Amino acid sequence: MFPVSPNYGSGCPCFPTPCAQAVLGSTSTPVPCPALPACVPPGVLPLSRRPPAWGRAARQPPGLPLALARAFSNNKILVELDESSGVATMKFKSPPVNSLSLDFLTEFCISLEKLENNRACRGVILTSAIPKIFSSGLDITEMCGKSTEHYAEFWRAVQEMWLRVYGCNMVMIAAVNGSSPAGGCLIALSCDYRIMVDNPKFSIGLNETQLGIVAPFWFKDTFVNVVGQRIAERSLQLGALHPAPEALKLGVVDELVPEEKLQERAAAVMAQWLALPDHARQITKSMMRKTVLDRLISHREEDIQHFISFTSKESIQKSLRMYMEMLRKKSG
Ligand SMILES: CCC/C=C/C(=O)SCCNC(=O)CCNC(=O)[C@H](O)C(C)(C)COP(=O)([O-])OP(=O)([O-])OC[C@H]1O[C@@H](n2cnc3c(N)ncnc32)[C@H](O)[C@@H]1OP(=O)([O-])[O-]
Repeated sequence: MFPVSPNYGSGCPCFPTPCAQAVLGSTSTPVPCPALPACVPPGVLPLSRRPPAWGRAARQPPGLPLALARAFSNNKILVELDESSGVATMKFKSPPVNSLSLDFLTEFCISLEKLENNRACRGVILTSAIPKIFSSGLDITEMCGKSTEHYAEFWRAVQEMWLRVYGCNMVMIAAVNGSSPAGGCLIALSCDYRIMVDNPKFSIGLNETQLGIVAPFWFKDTFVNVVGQRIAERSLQLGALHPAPEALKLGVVDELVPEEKLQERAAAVMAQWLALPDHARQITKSMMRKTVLDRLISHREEDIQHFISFTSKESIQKSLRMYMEMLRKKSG
């Protein structure tokens, strides 16, 4: 039996049976461990490069009060991290409707990356600080009358947002406190669990066809993984926006709660999920999502080119302009 790396211990995902990388070869060259990729079964992709988090949340630096909450906010997203529970809340606050502009998406990815790199954070609740709106989806003005370079940059940011949320190692819970069409719905679908306010005026769905555009394959894949093929097919073709009670019935969201109970319920669900050992949950999550993530990762540039040529078409530009006009007229 070869000796194991000096780094090997109960913090390694493969503990107590050392994986190949944890075992020192006959050359005694030190082998890096813990190394999550080495410990993950073949064919399962680690969700992020961050080492496993179980047993490391709630680690308090000496001398700091318990339940220390850290907040950082750039512009469009307010982030609060409660280090005692290991749970962060990301609150969208980009009036009027939390549309996913290039700036919003960039800030979103930076904020999530910061949390991923923070060893005190194990779970994130996504919610909105804007009354009645979770997110109105992609900012349509980013797709109208812009250069091909701009479309490429914007679409890369949309892809990045999805790859980060869908592939996130941390527990992600969407606390949907308002309407959530298209890209807003995608954010919620990419989380591990969705709780929505019990209000039939709030709706959620992938309504792209109503704008004369098509939800990309990875929006579709994410939807299918949540609700199944038949419901996704019908809902996508019709561009349906499901009022909250219908969204619950179809499985688009996991539960409905009164508005005033939303944050409390999200915290309780998060505590349930965080009670599991992170490494087992993370590897399971990766196993469930890897195929869908890989499909975009391996076709990313093609997908950008497709978006550019589709969006640049005059017929699509016309549809988007008409839709924006309709929204403007409606808002008076
Ligand atoms: C291949 C691509 C895949 C695409 C994915 C997508 O996500 S596509 C996106 C699919 N998304 C949708 O189809 C959602 C479209 N939006 C809505 O259905 C509603 O706005 C609402 C239900 C979100 C909020 O209703 P409410 O009565 O509370 O608010 P309101 O309606 O009065 O709007 C206030 C202001 O915001 C403006 N604005 C709104 N949305 C967007 C946007 N996405 N972008 C930019 N601007 C937007 C609106 O024009 C108005 O501006 P004005 O005139 O004041 O200068």
